Amino acid sequence: MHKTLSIRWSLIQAVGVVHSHPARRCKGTVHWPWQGSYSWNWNKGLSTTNWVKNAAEASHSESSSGAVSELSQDSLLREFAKMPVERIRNFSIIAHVDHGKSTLADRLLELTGAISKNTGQHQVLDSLQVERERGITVKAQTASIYYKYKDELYLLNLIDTPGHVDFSNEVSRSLAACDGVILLVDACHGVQAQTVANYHLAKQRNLTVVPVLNKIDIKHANPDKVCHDMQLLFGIDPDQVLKVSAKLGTGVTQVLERVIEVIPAPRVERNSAFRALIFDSWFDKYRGALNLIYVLNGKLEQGQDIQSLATKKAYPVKSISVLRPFECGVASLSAGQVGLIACNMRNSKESIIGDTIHLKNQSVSAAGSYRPQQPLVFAGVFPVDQSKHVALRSAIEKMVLNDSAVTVKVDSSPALGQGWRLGFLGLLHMEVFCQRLEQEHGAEPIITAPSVTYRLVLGNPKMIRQQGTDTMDISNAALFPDPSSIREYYEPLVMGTIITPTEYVGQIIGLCVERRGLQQSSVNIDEARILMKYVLPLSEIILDFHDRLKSISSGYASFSYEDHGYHLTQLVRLDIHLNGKPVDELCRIVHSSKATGVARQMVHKLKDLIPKQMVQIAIQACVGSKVLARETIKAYRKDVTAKLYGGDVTRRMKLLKQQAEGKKKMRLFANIRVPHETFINVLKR
Ligand SMILES: Nc1nc2c(ncn2[C@@H]2O[C@H](COP(=O)(O)OP(=O)(O)OP(=O)(O)O)[C@@H](O)[C@H]2O)c(=O)[nH]1
Repeated sequence: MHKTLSIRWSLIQAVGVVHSHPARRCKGTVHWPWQGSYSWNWNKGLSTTNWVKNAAEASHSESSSGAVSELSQDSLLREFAKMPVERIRNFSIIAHVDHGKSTLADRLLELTGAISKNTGQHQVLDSLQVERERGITVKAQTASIYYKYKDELYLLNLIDTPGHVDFSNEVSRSLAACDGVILLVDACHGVQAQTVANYHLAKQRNLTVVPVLNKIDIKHANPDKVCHDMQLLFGIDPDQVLKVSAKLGTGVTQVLERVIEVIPAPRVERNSAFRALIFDSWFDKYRGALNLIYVLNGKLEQGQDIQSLATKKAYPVKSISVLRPFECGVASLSAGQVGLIACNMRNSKESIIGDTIHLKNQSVSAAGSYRPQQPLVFAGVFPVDQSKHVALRSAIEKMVLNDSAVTVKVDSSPALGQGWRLGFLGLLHMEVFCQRLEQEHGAEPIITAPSVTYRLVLGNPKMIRQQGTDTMDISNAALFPDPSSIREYYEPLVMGTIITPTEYVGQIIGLCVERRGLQQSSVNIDEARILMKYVLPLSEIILDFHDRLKSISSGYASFSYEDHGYHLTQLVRLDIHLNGKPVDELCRIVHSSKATGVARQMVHKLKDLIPKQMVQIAIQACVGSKVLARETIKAYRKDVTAKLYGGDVTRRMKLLKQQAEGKKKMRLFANIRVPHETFINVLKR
């Protein structure tokens, strides 16, 4: 059977029906090696006939106490329809990067029979190509699973979240649809910076926390010490901490049972008008925007008309499905349940994460208790050539639908043409977004150097009148006004949390000081580790702070940060001049104390990037009229005496003199040809 299934799988991949997101995999008839097959009908939604038949074949050989593999998909779907609220649990797994969230999610899916143990596939919920290549989760993924506990069948909606600080928007978005969290901590590395940040995020939302220690199978794991740290930092009773090995599956059953015991059932109402929160969405080229919703009130049935509270637009519900973790059609969704709806939303901008949907012509209040995070890092995104502009715009729109933390504004540059200025939560977020643009939409954008948004207080009455306000937010250095019209400069700050073994403290303090950081506090977690809080300028950490921190601490220190407002600073605009002419695309806003260092770096880089030409090129980095750094690219020296065979030396000298005079003229009038790639490469990090 396995052979047949793997052939089917290869065939699906070969014909390109399968897309990278599991929930998009539903055009035509799709066969899942481990779950069976289902067929898609645009009007009727998912037919479950084949699904049921093949799911029975794929049932698991291994049955555990609460596994529901003995139940057919048909009866599970019937159970779904009549599942009372008291037997639903909605929860997320939150943790620091690499503490094992996706591995634990795999075990939970296997244990509950949602996937087979023998798929050979790891981190099933990390389905994006970028996630598999980088080995990190970047998108929160949902799976509805069933578990039998004390003879009652429970529906558990599990959300696997990313651990990296740049994707914390995914965590807060997911928590809006949850009543509790599994707080997973690596038993070797202990509590890390993102564990602290995520714990507080869950507490702010009053969610029940199920503390779990993972990787207890590793030899040098120290569960007692980590439990002690959790008690010190979060006040968690060590006796309440479950100890598991997600890799081996040890203790995973207890996790599921604890979730059922302590996480409350959703506080929702079934006997009122339908109301749901959109908490994720993505684009399917056949069905348009698909919305993942959490139903707070009432019931939604296929064929009903829904309306968006934000846009007031109405749509017919074409299909409803649950993610198990792959799409499985259902007839309705009731309060407390999480499901996916397709409703002919053709324009990706109409699907807004955090929006409330309700039945057409009914009035309800907003369900949304989720606000997207403000972007911190900005970069220009341009098509390689302008003929690709429309395709890139459509790709960006679709990607933004799937990643609501990204902001988009139209931008243009004389060197790179028409493009956009996108806002991201961090550099990794930016890299992943651009990689996804390439991998999922075939776009090849040019990304300019990332920068942050500075705030200027203007002192020039004419400018204030033009602006209508005396403050101006600026992230594009080319738009930096004349310094004489600026009264005050402000830059964004972050509150950074660093957890490190004590032996690296000296070097880390050195790094923070170099980055203009100010220490706020320092707490010993235990005799070997310390937690430090630093206020740091955002512009100093976006590029390589994290890498430097990891390298000086041999990978042991962890860092997370949150927005900490703006503070008064001193900024300058650093201009690059080529033979005396300023080049707008290359200018940057820098702190005045860093201007000389950045100036030297830039001219040095440009010297390597600009090809030699017939004239000498002077590269200068200036602040106003003051030159901070200079490099010269020597001109080609054409051998004008090559044609001379011997002869008088004065003739040779005459030719060289003529050449020198010609060059002088060229230098004066020279319009240096800077290749397009030079701009791209110098702007790129
Ligand atoms: N020895 C051991 N390794 C584990 C265990 N759980 C996870 N791992 C390993 O830890 C690494 C990270 O696991 P993931 O599940 O990807 O971690 P994650 O928290 O989902 O990572 P992000 O989503 O990127 O934050 C993988 O190499 C896993 O095989 C465990 O219980 N024991």
